[in-house]
Amino acid sequence: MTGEIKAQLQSHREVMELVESRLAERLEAAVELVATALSEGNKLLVMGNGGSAGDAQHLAAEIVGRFKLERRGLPAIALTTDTSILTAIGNDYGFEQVFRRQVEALAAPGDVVVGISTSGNSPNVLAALSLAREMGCRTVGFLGRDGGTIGPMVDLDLTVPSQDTPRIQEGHITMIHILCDLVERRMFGDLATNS
Ligand SMILES: O=C(CO)[C@@H](O)[C@H](O)[C@H](O)[C@H](O)COP(=O)(O)O
Ligand SMILES: [Zn+2]
Repeated sequence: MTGEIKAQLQSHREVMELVESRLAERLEAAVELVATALSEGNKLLVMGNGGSAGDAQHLAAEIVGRFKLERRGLPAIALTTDTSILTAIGNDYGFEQVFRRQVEALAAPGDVVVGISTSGNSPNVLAALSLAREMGCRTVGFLGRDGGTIGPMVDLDLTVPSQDTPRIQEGHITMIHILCDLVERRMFGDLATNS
């Protein structure tokens, strides 16, 4: 079993290498996009299913609370947390609408709407991002595999090139932590524009 554990850690390292070589510049673009939007008074809406729902909440918590710096709270909402809203929309309109309806209710032009999907194909995430675009929001996808149906329709995709859902999720949470760190330092700390 130790061999299997070592093999999984090795595959984690390989995915991290791919994140570094293929996604560092895109992640920098995401930092600029999010920092600019928040600086201009817009907010972040974040969603995903299963483990990615946890990642959505994690991202919103770092933004509303803090990452490492003492600073004012910034606006971010995870669309995965209110069981009354989720069950009402799911029950009355279908599970595909659970995020779209919240985007309709909460998003404003200029907001950044973030969808997290390891397959890139979750219909409820796709429907919400689609409406967000129509409403004049910026859209970001933390995706996996080949980016799926969501990849081509978001403004910025961060697609972890792996077929393995947990490894993709590990790529996502690593990028989410780097994003939170750099957005915070870009807005309140030691990172000037374009540094
Ligand atoms: O965390 C895991 C697997 O590691 C699961 O809960 C996983 O997130 C769920 O199967 C999701 O429904 C997958 O959806 P998606 O990432 O393809 O959009
Ligand atoms: Zn998982």
